[in-house]
Amino acid sequence: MTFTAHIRNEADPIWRKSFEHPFIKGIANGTLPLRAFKYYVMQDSYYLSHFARVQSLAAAKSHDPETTNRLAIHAQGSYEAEMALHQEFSGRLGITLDDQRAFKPSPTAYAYTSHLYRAAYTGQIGDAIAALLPCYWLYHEIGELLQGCSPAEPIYQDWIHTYGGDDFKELTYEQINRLDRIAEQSTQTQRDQMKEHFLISSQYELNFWEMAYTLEKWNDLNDSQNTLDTSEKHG
Ligand SMILES: Cc1ncc(C[n+]2csc(CCO)c2C)c(N)n1
Repeated sequence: MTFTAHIRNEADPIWRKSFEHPFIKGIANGTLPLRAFKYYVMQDSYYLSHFARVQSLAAAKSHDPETTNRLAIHAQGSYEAEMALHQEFSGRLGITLDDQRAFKPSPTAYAYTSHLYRAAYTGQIGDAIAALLPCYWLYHEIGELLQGCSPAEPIYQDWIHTYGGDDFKELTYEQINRLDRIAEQSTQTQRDQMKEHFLISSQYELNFWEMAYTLEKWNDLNDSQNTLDTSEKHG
């Protein structure tokens, strides 16, 4: 079994929870409230801007010029393709400049991007690719899974088409093959470390749907919702 087949297997229970998450089900059948999708698009734009920077870090960590070049092209693609899509979605969803000015990354978006930086900064190129890979691979699988769906909401249809196509499949398999070549030249300890990064990213992908579905907020102790009601009798 290849290294990536092994880590994909290990992550399977977490990935299944993503496939079955109400956010994904809601995109597939068109019932996802637009408020949750708008929240997702704003947090995902933040995520993508950092994703491109981590891809660039991975490019810099390679000792092979061809790999550096390819990863730099991937970073450019994240900026040009994914961010352009988000800008278009922002217009269609009525995301205003004021919305953008008031934007704060959610706990999950902040934690996920921090995990990517940590893997890339503290590790070698394989650590960075292992952390980045679930982003490609999970979205590719979701794109394929949702291919036959035609939600009444056009923006959900367009989202599905972005990840279901062959272009995206090629990028995904390029990274899968890259990680397998790296794993062949790695020690068991390094492979265990890469698996750990992959599993943590898989968990954060699941948390990202949940974050958007629940419109996650930072806990604010001054927020009355989070303040203990001292008049309440216990026991
Ligand atoms: C949370 C989150 N995870 C993954 C993706 C998908 N994605 C982002 S960058 C990239 C690489 C190629 O452009 C892919 C597949 C996303 N949008 N948001």
